Amino acid sequence: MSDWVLPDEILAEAPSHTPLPHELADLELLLCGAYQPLTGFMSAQEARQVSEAARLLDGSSWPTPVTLDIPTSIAEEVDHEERRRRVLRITDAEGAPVAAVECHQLDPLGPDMVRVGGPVRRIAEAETGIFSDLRATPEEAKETYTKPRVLAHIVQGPLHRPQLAQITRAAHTLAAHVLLMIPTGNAVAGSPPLRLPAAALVRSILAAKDRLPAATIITVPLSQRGDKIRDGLLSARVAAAYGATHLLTGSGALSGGTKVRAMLPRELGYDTRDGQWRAIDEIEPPFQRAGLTDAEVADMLDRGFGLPEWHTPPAVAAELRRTRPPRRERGLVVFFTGLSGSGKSTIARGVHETLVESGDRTVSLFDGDVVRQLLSSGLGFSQTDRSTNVRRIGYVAAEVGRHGGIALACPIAPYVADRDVAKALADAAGADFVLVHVATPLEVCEARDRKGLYAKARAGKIKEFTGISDPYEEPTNPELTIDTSKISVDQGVDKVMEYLTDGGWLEPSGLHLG
Ligand SMILES: Nc1ncnc2c1ncn2[C@@H]1O[C@H](COP(=O)(O)OS(=O)(=O)O)[C@@H](OP(=O)(O)O)[C@H]1O
Ligand SMILES: Nc1ncnc2c1ncn2[C@@H]1O[C@H](COP(=O)(O)OP(=O)(O)O)[C@@H](O)[C@H]1O
Repeated sequence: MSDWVLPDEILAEAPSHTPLPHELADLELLLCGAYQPLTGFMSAQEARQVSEAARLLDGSSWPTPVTLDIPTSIAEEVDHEERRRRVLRITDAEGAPVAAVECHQLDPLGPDMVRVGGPVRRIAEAETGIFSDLRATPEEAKETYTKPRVLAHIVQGPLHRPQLAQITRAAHTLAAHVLLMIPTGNAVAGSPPLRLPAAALVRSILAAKDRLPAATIITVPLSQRGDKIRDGLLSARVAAAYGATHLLTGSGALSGGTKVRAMLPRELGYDTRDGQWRAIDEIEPPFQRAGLTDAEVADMLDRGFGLPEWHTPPAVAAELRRTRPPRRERGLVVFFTGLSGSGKSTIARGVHETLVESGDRTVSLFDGDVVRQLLSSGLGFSQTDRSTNVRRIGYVAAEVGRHGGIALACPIAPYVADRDVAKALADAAGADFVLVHVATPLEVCEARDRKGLYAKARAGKIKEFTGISDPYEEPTNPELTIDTSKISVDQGVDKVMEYLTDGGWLEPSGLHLG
């Protein structure tokens, strides 16, 4: 931690900025000493060197850039003539100040953003947030260790019996205390097909607590940046900062330039003779049963089958059942995207009516006109306004999904990035997301021209009209594609209903397929 002097009046005048969630997560790790020897955000030069050579400017190894980027307008305020006044106040997602950055470096990244490099200092305790009781600084965690050796494990998914047996065996072999670190830097943990909201991951791990040897369980705001090796190396650094001597890791021997010894877990199998989990090569083949894959676990949960006791402790199974209920009870966002006049609203309305008639599920329809009058009133059709519109719809739809309802939304949603945000919001709310591309050709939409808007767009009377003078980014992997020039309205509605029924979100016996 830097010990730079920061007078109150300088802090009071410093401009404020709320970083992105992953930057805030990095900040927290910097502040608590989990990223030692780092004491602040990297300059652009250092970040580049780390990206290219995995080395800090002093030559020591470090796996991933730890950076903070701010809008140019704020950087201009920070860029004070007097060096000691180059301070940025960091506020959390709720707007409360948490830290200050002494801005040694301000490197433009382009016209809009500037990379800030310099040491950070805590100015208020971060006490909010879920499971704050499970947060610990390295010093606090170290006080709980009962043995000189500490076996750390970054828990990416629920602990079923094979994972519990692996941890227990490794801890026993080493005579080590166990340190379970639950990464909460991403809103959603794990990778498809089994992704869980971070809080659900924590709950599922706490449900297995009784089955662990002496263990310290903490949350750390580690996030996955997408590069498995570098993510693994960074985890090893953080584990080392928490005093781990060993790291149980599934992703290769990654000690990340630390003294932590990587332990590769042995593959375990279930021995049907005595119901124990042991090294699979120690079990005679007729009595071997492999652990369930994530895909199998996800599929069983989706269908509402209980997870078997030989594989998953009942308390963990119950927690997973709650978090990922069967699809027929789980929230769902059906997002129709396509050109104006392609038939999105017509089909969404048909699906809505069918669902209301069947009474099978609660359903909300976010139809274009209503959305633009209420939720998005005042917004136009610039790229920014369309993004705001689509993200707002995505947000509200995800909230419907959070409470187990079905949301039907049908904006043009011309940009991939906004559709991806809508999906991520649904994901984080524990809801499923089905993208329906209503891929009616432009000529057909234009020929329909119900509102005469295409004619006006062609005549230049409406600017930035999707498909004519504004982009539509085609979805590359929608769950469903419907071309309404080839099928009738009823057939389009049936196609959606069939997809939802086959996928398990609706009861097969409804009125709708008759
Ligand atoms: N410039 C421009 N481009 C596209 N569409 C336009 C434009 N101006 C008005 N309209 C009418 O607004 C409807 C599209 O609004 P959306 O909210 O679905 O659009 S977006 O998702 O925000 O891009 C769409 O209505 P529908 O035909 O019901 O889809 C258009 O008729
Ligand atoms: N097979 C079909 N599916 C959906 N709409 C169709 C079909 N055939 C013709 N149409 C007509 O096309 C128009 C589609 O308009 P709308 O559903 O408002 O499109 P969007 O919401 O995509 O702008 C409606 O007038 C509808 O009656």
